[in-house]
Amino acid sequence: MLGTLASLLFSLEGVLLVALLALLYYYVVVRSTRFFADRGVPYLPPVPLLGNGADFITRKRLLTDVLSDMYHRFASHRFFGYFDFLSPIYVVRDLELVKQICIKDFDHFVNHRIQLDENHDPLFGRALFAMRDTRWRNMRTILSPAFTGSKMRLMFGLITSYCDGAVRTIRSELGADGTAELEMKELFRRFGNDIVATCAFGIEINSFRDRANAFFTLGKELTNLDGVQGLKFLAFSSFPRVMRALRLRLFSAKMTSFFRHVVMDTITQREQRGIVRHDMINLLMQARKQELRFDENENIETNGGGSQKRSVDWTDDDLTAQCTVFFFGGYDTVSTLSAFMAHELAVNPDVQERLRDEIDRVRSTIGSADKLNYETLQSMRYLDMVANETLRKWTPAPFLDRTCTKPYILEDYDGRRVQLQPGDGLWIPAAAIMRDPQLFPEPDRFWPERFEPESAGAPVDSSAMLAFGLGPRNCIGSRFALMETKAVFFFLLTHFLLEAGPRTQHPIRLKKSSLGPCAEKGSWIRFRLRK
Ligand code: HEM
Repeated sequence: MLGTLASLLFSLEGVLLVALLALLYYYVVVRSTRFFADRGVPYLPPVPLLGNGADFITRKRLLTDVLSDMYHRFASHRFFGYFDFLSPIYVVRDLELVKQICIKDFDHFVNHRIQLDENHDPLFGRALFAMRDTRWRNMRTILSPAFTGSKMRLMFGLITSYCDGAVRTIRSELGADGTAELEMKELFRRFGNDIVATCAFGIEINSFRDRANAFFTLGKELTNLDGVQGLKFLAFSSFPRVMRALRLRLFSAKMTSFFRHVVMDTITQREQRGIVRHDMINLLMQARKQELRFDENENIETNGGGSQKRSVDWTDDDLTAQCTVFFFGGYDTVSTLSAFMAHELAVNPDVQERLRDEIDRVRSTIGSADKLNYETLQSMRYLDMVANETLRKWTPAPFLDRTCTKPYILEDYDGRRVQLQPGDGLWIPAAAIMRDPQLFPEPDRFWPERFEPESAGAPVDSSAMLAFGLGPRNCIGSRFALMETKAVFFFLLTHFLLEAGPRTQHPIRLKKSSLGPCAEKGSWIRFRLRK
């Protein structure tokens, strides 16, 4: 064996092979790691092939910790270099520069980094998040009216009826002492699944009773950014061309076909029977017929020309993709927000007490929880502060990403300039920014009152709240996410006290394999029926 290897190495082919591998290593690995050195951008030497995220990939550290350390280490710079595997990324840490990129100079940074083949990965490739340039502008303009306050108001009834159901489910779990310790992520996943099914797909499901329903199992698969699926998602952002050339799919054909059938069957039934239901499918059906408009006083959020008629030539996959966006965009993010909010309320009884007082006050004016409407929920200041503080401390999306679409110059504090070229990638370390003590005093404290006017803990700049992103490419579903989360907590705190129980891990330790925050041992909270 050794003899064969030695004779191969010393043959002409062997020498050529070694030279080729050495060249390949030099061009692919060594040369790429010179990227920032050649441009005078501060960076840390990456681990060959794995880049600066090696500790995350090998499950040693959280990605947010890796980014946060670099964020603080390069505090004297507006931006620094990061290798995402072999791809160089400019990480923008200065808030003024973040605003410039996301808002003022948005035209240079219209797209996210991910690139999917629309035909090969129709669910996510055609969804708003992955769309690029003009196609994105047109789709965002068409979809934005579906996410305004007035449309949320129409969907609100669908949500509250599910909140009622969730309360009944928790009640049924209570033991003789009137308590039950439940895992929050699982609870809010099931609840979120049913809300998405009803609001986006027009389907009534009870995932607490029918625990293995296809919506729940496939939805979980679709949004799972843990383990292999999380790495696959990163790989689609980092090596889009390689993934396309290998014809790899982000989501399975089975999943695509399931969601496509659900949407198409619902549309056919509604058209045949003239059914109108205030949900996303209805809004998309209106959008396809160009009947969807912004209401008076509701401003358009994109750079596109909003109110004029556009020709909407949607395929079945375009429609399905926009519905699945609820799953992809909203399902894991909302359940993460809710799970961490429940935890913070359980371990901060004073905050819970103040929030319950607000809820009880509102309830006594409206009569009972089921009379709650969207306007009343919107008027609840403390509920809003608690949700915001949870988003700040435990942001479900730890960084934002952009691709440079037109040449652009980044300038550091010392006047040093770097020329960005189309295709260059950028990250905005949202989690690190929202825990920066210079921007948020006492960042590790859960302190909803910081959002009160004149508070000592007030954010130095309101645009540092990056949980829903910034600028025209921000989260289109933020109103929906907040409405859903606030409504469910209104109902939960009406009926239960949230307490730390024997299985509650505090302080929370996070799972190192997850891209977003996820409690290592689950988020266990004890529910106690209120007297
Ligand atoms: C707590 C819940 C949520 C959080 C924290 C969240 C966060 C985000 C963030 C950070 C972005 C990227 C923004 C940027 O790059 O500037 C985003 C984009 C997006 N989100 Fe959300 N999201 C949430 C809920 C939802 C929901 C419920 C939906 C669907 C109804 C949704 C749909 C989307 C879509 C479609 C985009 C892409 C927008 C575009 O590219 O134009 N999200 N979200």
